[in-house]
Amino acid sequence: MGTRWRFPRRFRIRGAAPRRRPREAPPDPGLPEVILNWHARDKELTETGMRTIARRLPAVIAQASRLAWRASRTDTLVTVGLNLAAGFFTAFWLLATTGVLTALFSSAPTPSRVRDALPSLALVAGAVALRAALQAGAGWAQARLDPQVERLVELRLYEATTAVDLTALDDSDFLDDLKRAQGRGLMSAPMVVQYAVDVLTAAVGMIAAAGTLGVLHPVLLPLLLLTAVPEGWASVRSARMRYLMLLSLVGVTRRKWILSDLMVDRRHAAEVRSFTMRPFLLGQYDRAASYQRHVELDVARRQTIVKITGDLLKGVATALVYIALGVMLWKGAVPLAVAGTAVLAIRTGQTSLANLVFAVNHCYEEGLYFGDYVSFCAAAEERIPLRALPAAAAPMEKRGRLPDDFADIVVEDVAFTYPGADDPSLRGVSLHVRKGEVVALVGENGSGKTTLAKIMAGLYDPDAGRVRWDDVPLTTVAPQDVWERVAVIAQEYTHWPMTARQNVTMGHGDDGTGAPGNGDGEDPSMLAAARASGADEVVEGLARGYDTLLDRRFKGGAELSGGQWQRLAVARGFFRDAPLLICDEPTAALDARAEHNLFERIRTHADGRTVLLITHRLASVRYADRIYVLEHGLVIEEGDHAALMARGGLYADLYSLQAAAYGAEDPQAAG
Ligand SMILES: Nc1ncnc2c1ncn2[C@@H]1O[C@H](COP(=O)(O)OP(=O)(O)OP(=O)(O)O)[C@@H](O)[C@H]1O
Repeated sequence: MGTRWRFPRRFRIRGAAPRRRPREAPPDPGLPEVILNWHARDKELTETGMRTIARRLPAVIAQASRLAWRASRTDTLVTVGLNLAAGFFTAFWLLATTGVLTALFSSAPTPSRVRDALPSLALVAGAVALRAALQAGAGWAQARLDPQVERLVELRLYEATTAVDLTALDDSDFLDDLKRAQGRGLMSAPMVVQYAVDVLTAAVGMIAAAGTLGVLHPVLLPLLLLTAVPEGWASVRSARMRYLMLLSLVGVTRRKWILSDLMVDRRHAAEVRSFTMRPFLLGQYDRAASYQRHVELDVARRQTIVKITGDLLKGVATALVYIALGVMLWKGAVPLAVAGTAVLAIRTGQTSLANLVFAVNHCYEEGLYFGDYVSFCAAAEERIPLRALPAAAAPMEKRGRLPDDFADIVVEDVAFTYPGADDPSLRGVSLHVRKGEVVALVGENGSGKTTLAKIMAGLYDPDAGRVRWDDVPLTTVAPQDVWERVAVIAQEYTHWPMTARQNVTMGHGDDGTGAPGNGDGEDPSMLAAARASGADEVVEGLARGYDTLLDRRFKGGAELSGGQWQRLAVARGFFRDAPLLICDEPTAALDARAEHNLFERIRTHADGRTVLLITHRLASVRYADRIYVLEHGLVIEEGDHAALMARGGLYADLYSLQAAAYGAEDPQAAG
């Protein structure tokens, strides 16, 4: 930390135009790609010239207009209408100024000159006041558009991500696009609308000033454009310098993000201390921050030089314009009053032009990121299964109707490979579950148990084979129908950052509006589920009972142990009034007593449900009606405990290993 930082020559930004390929900071192998996604468009931006911008800008503005229109027609119309009207009054006051100046520069005595100027002066004052009012109104309508646009784009994204086929979320390309759309893409939506309106506003102001000049004298119009060139040049050059800088900082910014996350997140706090990692992390952060500071200061210096050059050139151009104006005045080509108005119009036009260049630059940049968002949403919507859409939106030839309960669930020759995986996870699995049975899936890690359970729960569609509830294949019914009839206690469950009550009742008649519990008495079925899972003991220890927020990041929030969280997850599964209960390693974090109670409950069919049980605790599957043993995605053994032990295969091996671990002291373990 103490050594002096030396700014590496090779990372200096040489200028706006990338004559050489821009150098990137050294990559950080193995680190997340978040920042790369964030800056995904930088390279494209560095290679973009004014011609490309001009060619593509209309499409960007059209896209922004469609978005604003869908967000709020009224506010869009008001914004555009008021801006156009304000432009009209800009031209009007400029022209009215000629009347004032003509009266003031006449040869009459001063009092009568002032008197003559008064009507035009009143017109100027009225036009200026009206223009200000119109601009304020346009600003208000534009400010109202922002949150409406944000809501629209966020809803579209989250509606798609919560409905896409689960395989989409296993697809790394899809996840990359999602990150980009969710981060920079979402942010760009209100900005692209805002800059599109700014482009319009500045263009209208510019046209008003140019039109006025054209009316005053045709030669004045090209003079205005002459003063605009240096400003436009400086602005585009400066923006491209910024893009190059961002590009060169990708690696460093990424490292800084990761380091800052490690230093502030409470998940890492204990390890940061116990492994005395503080000086290391701070040192690394300081190194990255110093480098970034040097790059940014270097660019700031260059940008200042460009700005000064632009201003100097603009000064020269403006001087040339005024000289030309003087010559025209001298030669009698324009009267003095017109020359006075021309000066005003040139100044107004210059300001609008500077705003126009700025807005065009930014509108184009944000448009690129917004394009990422739009194409991601379209791709995600393609990946929503037709069956998941309401019948009216997606009429299918033959929609099945799932029975409310079932007599049999049959899995026939099911095969499945995760997207991008080399090997199939299931290679032709068949099994059946009758109503009221407890059926167990066992097998070593990675044998395909969870995958099979997910297919049976309607979360994935098999690549081959099918799953039927009685005669109805799951792929012919709306997935929601399946999910409503299945309760899953998953191996990896979510610690919902909500109240204890919501953690149990989640998704069951809860529309997310946060309606509190019924105060005097809790829902009896929730209490029963909590009792059955041992979650009632967890809640008793919480300061506000079922109303306690289970998230330490919020004031008054509580944190639970791993086993306590699992009890809540089990309660959530029991609470759902579903005929099929899938328990995937439901006891991994439970203490011995809670585990025993849970398995007892499952053994007695958990209140008449049919249970599919996945567990490595083989002592608990002895009572299952049937046990399927999986290996490498295939069922290799099937039968009840006694039959499988007698067979002497994989099940018998695994069971004997566990039983031996408990030794002869456990009379039950011998089977
Ligand atoms: N989302 C995924 N994407 C790609 N491959 C996956 C995914 N989930 C699981 N797999 C692979 O599928 C195979 C079966 O995994 P699965 O989770 O079904 O096994 P399991 O029998 O439940 O294992 P465990 O006993 O460890 O829970 C494994 O090889 C695993 O690597």
